[in-house]
Amino acid sequence: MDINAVNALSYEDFLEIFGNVVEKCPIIPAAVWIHRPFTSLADIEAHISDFIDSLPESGKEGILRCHPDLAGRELQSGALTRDSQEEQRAAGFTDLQPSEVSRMRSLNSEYKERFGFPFVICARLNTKRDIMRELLQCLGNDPAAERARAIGEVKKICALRMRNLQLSNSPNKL
Ligand SMILES: NC(=O)N[C@H]1NC(=O)NC1=O
Repeated sequence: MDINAVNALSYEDFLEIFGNVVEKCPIIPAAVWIHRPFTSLADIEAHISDFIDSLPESGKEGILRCHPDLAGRELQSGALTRDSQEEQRAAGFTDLQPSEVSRMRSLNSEYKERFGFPFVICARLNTKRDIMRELLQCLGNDPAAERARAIGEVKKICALRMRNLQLSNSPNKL
């Protein structure tokens, strides 16, 4: 489906397709809808990025809080969004040893206690080893720098989800 087809979508269909490009934040594609007609998918992505950047710090933290923990309880109970489930599987989190699960749980809790939002990283671009190393390292970051790093990861996740929409053959996807 090309950009003309995207521009021809109803608002409801647009949201059905783009609603989770930022995890559990359909308000973001809903907000960029006003910028139609889009010139390309990269144009949509740029509007999403600008919208995120325009938010106050509390809004950016809100976006981060919509992300599930990596290797958390939702992964175990099968309660993740399909996107997140596939991303966490790609990084190797569906295949952890019990000791790795407890290590991730304890690092995630320590991180959340320190920053007030979950540790976010683009799982598709990292292995579980990279992620554990990065999580540990980020615990030492300054809160503002850490929020900025995490928002950068949200944008990477969004970019890959948008690319996935383009390639998917499923009937309600691009
Ligand atoms: N916490 C966190 O990073 N979650 C995520 N990362 C990713 O690539 N998909 C997610 O749901």
